[in-house]
Amino acid sequence: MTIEIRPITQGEAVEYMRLTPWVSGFPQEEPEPVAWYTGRAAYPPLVQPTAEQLEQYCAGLLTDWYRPQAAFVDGKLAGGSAIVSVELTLPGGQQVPMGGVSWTAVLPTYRRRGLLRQMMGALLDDCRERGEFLAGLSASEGAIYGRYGFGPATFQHRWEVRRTDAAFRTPFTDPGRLELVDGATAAAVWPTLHEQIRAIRVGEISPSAGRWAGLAAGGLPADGSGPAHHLIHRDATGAPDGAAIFRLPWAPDPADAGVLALASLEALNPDAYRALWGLLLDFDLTKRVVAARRPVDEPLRWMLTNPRALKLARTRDNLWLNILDVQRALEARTYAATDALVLEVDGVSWRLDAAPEGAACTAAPGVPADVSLTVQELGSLYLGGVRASEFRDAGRIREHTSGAVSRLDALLRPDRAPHNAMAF
Ligand SMILES: CC(=O)SCCNC(=O)CCNC(=O)[C@H](O)C(C)(C)COP(=O)(O)OP(=O)(O)OC[C@H]1O[C@@H](n2cnc3c(N)ncnc32)[C@H](O)[C@@H]1OP(=O)(O)O
Repeated sequence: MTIEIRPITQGEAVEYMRLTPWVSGFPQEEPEPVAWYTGRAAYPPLVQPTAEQLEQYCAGLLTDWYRPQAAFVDGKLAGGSAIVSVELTLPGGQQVPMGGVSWTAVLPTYRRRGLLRQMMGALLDDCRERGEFLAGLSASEGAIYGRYGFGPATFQHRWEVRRTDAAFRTPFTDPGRLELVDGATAAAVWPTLHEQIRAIRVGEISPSAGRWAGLAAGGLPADGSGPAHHLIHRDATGAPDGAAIFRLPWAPDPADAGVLALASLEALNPDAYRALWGLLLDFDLTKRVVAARRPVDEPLRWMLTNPRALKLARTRDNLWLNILDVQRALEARTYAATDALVLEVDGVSWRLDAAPEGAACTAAPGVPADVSLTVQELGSLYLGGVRASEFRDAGRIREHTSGAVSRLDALLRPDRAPHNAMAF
């Protein structure tokens, strides 16, 4: 068996696309929000793309944004993956390039022969050659990607709230206004709103190419979830400062009727956030709101008279991070305190001089480490979404200097949990 790993040519694009989850089908452990209530798996392909659609899609496939690698076994295309070029927002606000591993699949008849391992080597080499010191992915299964150095760094909640349980603690007078708009208007608002959000939200990711195109097009999804409804909030000057997308899915079972399924909600300030939820939680003819891919520290819970009304249905890891260059990564973010620690990462010692203004990280060979860890734990810690003390107590981080793990936590402590609503 001869295995060759290389980028595809334009002439191989259709064959490559056929093995990606988009075309080959992808049993999904976390279906789209509306699918929980309509009972169908709302992940593409709901219907197989036609040959013409595939050709159209492949025409624009090979770009600087989408960097595929494929595995050929004895000349036959048997596996594929890609790096998408995105940016990640770090503590301190810097938006740095990140290689996003995506669209990975190996044909079922070629699995467990090391094709992913070899493709991953090529993908991560590509990131290093381009100077990307971070790679990220969202994992189809939790046991696969740790071996390559990826650790879960952001998390999401799925929750629901019954309309009758949702009362706000305090009355609210909106200084701005809400507007239901069509898809074209929403498509004009979301890109700017998302740019404003990702400038201030640690963990947020730049949008994929064409991310907003579908909003203007509208159309009915084949899963019975009904049309998207677009809600915009404008501040007192009329500038958009929040938006939500929701659906009112049809349900065959009366027990599932009356659901408002939230697809997205972003707000730049507490007024917009309160106004959007105020309308969505008290929407006539609905019984409950279900929301997926929400931040793990959703402020809404604390705005309700009964914080238990917001029922957590699921926590899910979202972005997995791989630190490809420890020195550059540790210098690229800012820290919540001023301190110096020696971290041994995969056997290499680094002295980190960290402060709210920034940091210096220098090689410290032979210097006794305060804390030892691997790049996998560092990936999880990097944005502040997991505490070092959790890893210490799980036996995954070793503390050589008493109190060093608490000091590391004090450095990495985030204002808000890192969160990315954008996927790639
Ligand atoms: C980032 C994303 O794109 S997520 C989407 C991932 N895609 C899918 O899940 C689609 C369905 N699955 C597949 O196509 C394949 O099984 C893949 C891509 C997950 C793995 O491809 P393979 O070529 O079979 O993996 P490969 O043989 O290189 O295995 C590499 C290692 O991962 C392990 N591994 C592979 N798949 C799994 C799995 N599902 N669960 C646990 N371990 C796994 C292997 O045992 C091997 O371990 P080792 O290095 O200790 O020997």
